[in-house]
Order: sequence, then C-alpha cells, then structure tokens
Amino acid sequence: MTKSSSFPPIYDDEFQQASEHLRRTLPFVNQFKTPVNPVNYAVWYEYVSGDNEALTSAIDTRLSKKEPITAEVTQYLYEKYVLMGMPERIDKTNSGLKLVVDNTLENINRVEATATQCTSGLTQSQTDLENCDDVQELKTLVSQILLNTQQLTSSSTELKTELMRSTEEIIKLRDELEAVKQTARTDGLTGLLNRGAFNRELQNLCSQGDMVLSLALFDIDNFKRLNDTFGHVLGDKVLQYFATLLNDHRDDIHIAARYGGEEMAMIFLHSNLEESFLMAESIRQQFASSRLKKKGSEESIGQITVSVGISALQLGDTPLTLLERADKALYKSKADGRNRVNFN
Ligand SMILES: Nc1nc2c(ncn2[C@@H]2O[C@H](COP(=O)(O)OP(=O)(O)OP(=O)(O)O)[C@@H](O)[C@H]2O)c(=O)[nH]1
Repeated sequence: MTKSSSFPPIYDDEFQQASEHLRRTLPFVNQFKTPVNPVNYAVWYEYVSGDNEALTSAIDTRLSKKEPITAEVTQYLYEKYVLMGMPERIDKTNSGLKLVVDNTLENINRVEATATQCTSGLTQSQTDLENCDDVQELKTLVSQILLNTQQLTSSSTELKTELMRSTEEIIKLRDELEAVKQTARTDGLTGLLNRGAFNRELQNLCSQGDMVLSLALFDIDNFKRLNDTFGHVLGDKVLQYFATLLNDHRDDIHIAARYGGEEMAMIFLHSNLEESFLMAESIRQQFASSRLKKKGSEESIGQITVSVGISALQLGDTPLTLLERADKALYKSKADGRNRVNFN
C-alpha cells in the first residue's frame, strides 16, 4: 500500500516496493516532460502504485483521450486527489469566517456610530428642554427626541437581524469545518478511520498508562490475486464488506481503521489477549464463511480469508512496540498458512 486515503498522505512502502514505483514513474515523467519535483512525482508515484483509485481513473481518462498531462494538470491532480482538496476547503472556510467577522464588526461599528449620534442628539434635547418655555418649541423638541429614539430602535433591530444572519453563517461554517475534520480522519473507501487518525488514537490511549487494550492487525489473504482475477472494483467491494464486519464488532467502544491497502486494524478497548482473540476469531470465521458473489451474477468469487495478528498493551509499550508485536503475529499467521489468528 502506498497511501491510506488520509490527509496529509502517508507513504509506507518498503524500500523495494518504493524503488519499483520509482522505476515505473520515470517513463511517464519522460513522456510528458514534467520536471521531477515533489508534486509531479507524488502524482505519478500514486498512479503507478494503483492505490489511489480516483487519481488513477482521472489519469486513465486523460490518457485514453490522448490529452497531455502538463505540469498544470499534475498540480490540479495533486491538489484534488493527493491532498484530497483539503487546502482549498480549509482556505474557503477560513475566508468565510473572516468575511463573517469583518461584516459583523462593520455592522457593530455602524450601529455604534448611529447610537453615539442619537445619544448626543438626546443630550442636546435634554439641555434644550431645561431652557424651554414655549409650547411650539416643546413640540419640536419632543419630535426630535422621538426621531432619535426611533433611529436607535431601528438600528438595534437592524443589528439583531445582521447578527442572526452571521450566526446562521457561522453555523454553516462550523458544519463545514466539522466535515473537513471528518474527511481528514476518515478513509474514503471504507468509511473507517484512516491510518493517521488511528495512530493518533493509539498514541493517546498508550500514553494513558494503565489502559487495558489489545491491537489487532487484519490483512486480507491473496488480495492481489483477487484483484487480478476479478478486478479492482470488486477488490474495493471486498474491502468495504470487510469494513462492515469490523464495524459490526466495534460495539461502539472499539476503534476500527483502514491501516493500509488491504490491511485493517482494530483497538479492542478494555480487552485482554484472550478476549481480543475471541473477537478476532469471530471476525475471521465470519469473513471466511461469507459467500460473496460478483455483482449482478450468481457466480461466487470463492472463499476469501484474512490473517490476523494481535498484541496486548504491556507496561512500557509505545504504539510502535505494540504495532511491531502485532505485525510479527500477523506475519506468523501468514507464514503458518493464512486464515488464522496469532498473538504475540
Ligand atoms: N482493489 C483494491 N486493491 C488494493 C487497494 N489498496 C491496495 N490494493 C492491492 O492489494 C494488493 C496487496 O497485495 P500484496 O501486498 O502482494 O498481498 P496479498 O496478495 O494480499 O498477499 P498476502 O498478504 O501475502 O496474502 C496489491 O495488489 C494492491 O494493489 C485498494 O484500495 N483497492
């Protein structure tokens, strides 16, 4: 897996895999003569890895129409598909917020100016009243006082309306900010947490000292073969299906994430090794006994299985040591023949 759809992107390919991607990006860079800068390289790297489905499809569409992929195009693809449009969304929210604050301040200043004018008008009327002994003059003064008071009332009503409009705008911006935050935490394909968010949760929990928790890493077996046989779209459906199994076992307290391409992770909170083993076993068995079919056909895609590695948090563990133990256990499950759960 190159990148788990997260912002900022995470690249976790091993040396060999990354070198292979490098080798495969060069012909594209050469063909379109785009400078090998970080932006262009990231776009081609993600394209050749095949892990960023939306980017791959956008580039394939251009290639099939024989459209050139210039530096401007890669910049656009980079912002849209590698950075997932996040800088633009954050920018928009920021300028929206600035606009609301500026407007509100302007309105308050305007009302303050009117209020000051009215107050000084009323003060003047008070002085005039003290020296007034003529009925006609009194009438004029009362009208003036009335006018000033009406002006005060209408500008405060206007301010109230403007503040209500600003409040609505702020609520919209708050929702957009929440959506941006959610996108930054979520894996686009499965709706589970993405790797970055999962790591932050794990870091947080590990630093609490006396937490009882276990970590499980799930890696779908022979996923490459499945993709090669039935295509990436079906591969994606399998990932989504597996994510629903994890969600069903989440029980509102456990945390599930897409950790890499076909690798998912779960933190079993308040669960020791035995309890986590039972939950992981149940997920493994349920997955292995699912009979998935090709869309619109009765043709089964055969048995798909998952290998699992579990580790339980020990005194002195960091997220890294915990992950390393789970990874070793997962490796053992693969080496022992796949479709099993091991712990370490
Ligand atoms: N459909 C689909 N495939 C993906 C995605 N991310 C990664 N993959 C594919 O997952 C496959 C993982 O292959 P390998 O790492 O060789 O592992 P495997 O074939 O599952 O073999 P074992 O793990 O040893 O059982 C690669 O072919 C990736 O292209 C994705 O989002 N969707």
